[in-house]
Amino acid sequence: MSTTAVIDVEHLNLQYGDFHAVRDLSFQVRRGELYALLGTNGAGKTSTLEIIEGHRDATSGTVRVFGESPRDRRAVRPRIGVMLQESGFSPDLTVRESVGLIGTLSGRTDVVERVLDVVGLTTRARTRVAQLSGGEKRRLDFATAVWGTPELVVLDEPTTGLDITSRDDLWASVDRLREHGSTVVLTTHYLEEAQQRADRIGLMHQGALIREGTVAELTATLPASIRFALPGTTTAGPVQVPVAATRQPDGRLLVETFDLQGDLLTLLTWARANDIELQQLDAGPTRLDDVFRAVSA
Ligand SMILES: Nc1ncnc2c1ncn2[C@@H]1O[C@H](COP(=O)(O)OP(=O)(O)OP(=O)(O)O)[C@@H](O)[C@H]1O
Repeated sequence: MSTTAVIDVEHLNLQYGDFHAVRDLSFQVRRGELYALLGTNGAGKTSTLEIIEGHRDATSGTVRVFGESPRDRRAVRPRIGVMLQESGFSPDLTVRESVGLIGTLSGRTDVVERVLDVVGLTTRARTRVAQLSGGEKRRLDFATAVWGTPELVVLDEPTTGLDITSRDDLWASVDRLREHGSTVVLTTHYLEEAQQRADRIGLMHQGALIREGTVAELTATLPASIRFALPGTTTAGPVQVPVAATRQPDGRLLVETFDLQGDLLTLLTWARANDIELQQLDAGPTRLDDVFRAVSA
């Protein structure tokens, strides 16, 4: 991956009247990267993407896409495939006609049959948009990002409303776009999808970017946890275990640690030596969900 910035956002502000929706936002997306912009409802993710896509003007600050202003549509637009939260295809067009229209508008070349196949709508090609299910409409929206394998793909909540198989299919198609060198920027509320796939994550809250980094960098800021129950100790009282633990409302004990492996070894060694069974044991690193909750609390 080269370090060239495909997207460069500097001190971006967006106001809707008196309401400050995006506040002094700066981030870069490098060529070939998958960057996930995550955040609470109303954090300003879609507004930010709309400015990057050239659909909305910033109140202040600078946004460059491929080094150009996204408002320079002739220079930038053919190089971007955008999957909006709702594309608003005409309900009277068939799926095939809609995909053809995407092709005409995109300025890129591709083949309708190929794109129908990639988004899994070949058997629905003659169906009118009005008759598609919610998930099928979402797959048609995805065709806008797939057509012509754009250099930059912007996906706004791409998997919302998709069943698990369709989600897997969509991610497989995203993987193929990336194999062809596409840079991907997305928003999602499915944090595990970002955790599995994002090279870097920007976490927004109330218009501002409050954390940024790889999953490992973000989760390193919070302790990992070990949870277990000891036989016969479900009531309150001092707990005799070799690592600091607090009792949870469900009666289990919680160890929060920045040394997961060491503390787990200490605990298991102690349990073995004292012939104690650690019941309902689970241990794991901090998840993105925990970072997200800590940030939005
Ligand atoms: N056209 C508009 N006019 C006025 N306020 C708007 C407009 N569009 C968005 N907002 C407000 O700006 C804030 C940011 O909205 P935005 O859609 O960017 O958030 P988001 O992070 O994408 O949220 P979600 O995760 O809920 O989709 C919200 O409080 C929203 O109500």
